[in-house]
Amino acid sequence: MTAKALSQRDLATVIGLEVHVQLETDTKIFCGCSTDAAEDEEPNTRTCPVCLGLPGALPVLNEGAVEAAVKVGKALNATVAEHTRFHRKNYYYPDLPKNFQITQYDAPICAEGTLEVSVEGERRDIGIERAHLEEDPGSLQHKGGSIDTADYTLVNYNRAGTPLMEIVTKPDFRSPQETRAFLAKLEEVLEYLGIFDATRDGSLRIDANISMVPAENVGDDGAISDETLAEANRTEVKNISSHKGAEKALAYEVTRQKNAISRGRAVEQETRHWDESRGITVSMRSKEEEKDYRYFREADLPPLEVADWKEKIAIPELPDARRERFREEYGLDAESASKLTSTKEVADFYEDVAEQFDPDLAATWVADNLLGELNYRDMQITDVSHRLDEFTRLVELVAEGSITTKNAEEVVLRGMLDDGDAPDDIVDREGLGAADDDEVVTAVAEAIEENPDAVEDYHAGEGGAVNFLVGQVMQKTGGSADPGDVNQMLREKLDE
Ligand SMILES: Nc1ncnc2c1ncn2[C@@H]1O[C@H](COP(=O)(O)OP(=O)(O)OP(=O)(O)O)[C@@H](O)[C@H]1O
Ligand SMILES: [Mg+2]
Ligand SMILES: [Mg+2]
Repeated sequence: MTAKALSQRDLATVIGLEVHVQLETDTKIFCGCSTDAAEDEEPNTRTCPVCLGLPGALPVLNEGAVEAAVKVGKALNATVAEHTRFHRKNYYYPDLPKNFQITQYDAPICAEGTLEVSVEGERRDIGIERAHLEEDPGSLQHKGGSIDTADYTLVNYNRAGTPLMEIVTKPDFRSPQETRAFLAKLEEVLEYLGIFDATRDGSLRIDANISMVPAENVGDDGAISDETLAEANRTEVKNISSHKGAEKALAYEVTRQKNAISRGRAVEQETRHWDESRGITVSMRSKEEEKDYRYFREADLPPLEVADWKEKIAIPELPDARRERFREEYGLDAESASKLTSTKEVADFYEDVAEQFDPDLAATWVADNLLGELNYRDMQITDVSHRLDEFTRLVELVAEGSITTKNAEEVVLRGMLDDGDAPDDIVDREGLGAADDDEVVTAVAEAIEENPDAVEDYHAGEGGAVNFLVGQVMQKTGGSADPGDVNQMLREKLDE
C-alpha cells in the first residue's frame, strides 16, 4: 500500500488474535508421553521417538485432545466439523525436530464462532474465524540475553507434542483494551470447561495482528470491508503470554504505526517480537506467506470422523449463564454473582452451601468471608473444597446462634485455614460456645454485686451505668452472650 500521510485522528485500529491454548490432557497429542512437564523437570526426559520426530515414528491421535477441542468449539458457539483432517506445516526451526508441525489447514475442527465480551459496560460479539488442533513445538531457552542478543540457546523437547488449540479471531477488535477483555473472558470459559490451567507456564500464547485503516472506511456499526482489511499492512506481534502483555504490546504498536503513517512512512508487513522487559516490539522477519509452509496432508493420520462423537460430548453451564442464574435463583446482586462465579470451583462450592442455608447468608460466607481469608493467605478455593462439610458446619454454628459472627470469622474460620482444625474443635478449645442462660444469669448477678457504684449511678438516672455493666457481663461470658439480651436482663434485675 502506498503510504498516504493521514493524520493520527484519521486512523482506526484493527486487531485480530491468534491464541494458542494448551489443552489439559494427561498425555501428548500424538504419543503416550506425559504432558506433566513442570518447569523444574529435567529437560528432554518426557520424550519418545514420536515427539522427537525420529524417522519412522508414527503418530496416534489422543482422543482426549479431540474431546477438549469439541468442548472449546461448543463453548465458542462454533460449528464443529463432522469430518476433519491433519496437515503438515513445514518450517525449519530448532524447536521443531521433524521440520514440520502437524496442524490443521483446510478443515479445522471448529469454525465460525463468537465470544461475547463486555468492555466498559458495552457488550460486543467477537467473531471466531476458526479453532484448530495442533502439536506444540519444544521450548527454547535463550542464554545470556533475549532472542536477538543471546550467546546461545538451549532446546527442551518436554513440551513438544503438548496438544494445542489455535483459536483465530476475526479482525474484530478496535482497541488493545478489547483484546484484554477478550482474553480474560476466553480464559474463564476454558477453565470452566476443565481443559485449561492458566497457572501453567506457557499455557496461553498470543500472536497479535494489528493494522491501521483509514477511519473513513469504518462503517457506523464498526464494520470494515474485506478489501480495506486486505489492503492494510499488518504486523504480527509474537511472544505475548498474558492479557496485560497483549494490551501493552498492542498499545506500543498503535503508537508506532500511527507515528509512521502520519509521517508518510509505510508500515512494513512483518513479524515482530514483543520484548516484555524492554516494553517494545522489535522487527524479526518479513511475514512468511502461506506458500512458504508447503502445507500438505499428513498421511500418517487417517481423516478424523467427529460426526456422532461430538453429540456425546457435553459442556457445563458457562460463566455468563451461571451468573445470570445465580442472580435469578438466589437473588444475588451483580457483584456477589460475579464473585461467586469467578471460577467453576467457587460456583460449585457456593451452590453446595446455598442448598443448605439461606442463599444470602451462604453468599456472605463464601464471597466475603471465605474468599477474603483465602485471598489474604494466597490460597485458592481448590485448597479447601474437600473441606466443604467443615465449612457448612461453621455456617450452621452461626445460623443456629451457637457462636457469634465475630468469633466465627475471627477465630474459627481463621483457625480452620491456618491450623486445619475442625470448627467444633476450635469452638471447644477456645470456649466460644454461646453462653447458656444460667451462665448469663450468674454473670448478671455477679456484675451487679461487684459494682455497687454503677448500681447507684443507675438508680440516680445515669444512662451510661448500664452500658458499663453490660461490658462487665460480656467480659465474664467471653463475649458469647447477646449484648441486647444482657442489657434487658440487667434493667429488669436493677428495677426489681
Ligand atoms: N487488516 C488486519 N489487521 C489486523 N489483523 C488482521 C487483519 N486482517 C486479518 N487479521 C487477523 O490476522 C489473523 C490471521 O491469522 P491466520 O492464522 O489466519 O493467518 P496467518 O497469521 O497468516 O498465519 P500463521 O498461522 O502462519 O501466523 C487473524 O486473527 C485475523 O483476524
Ligand atoms: Mg495462525
Ligand atoms: Mg499468524
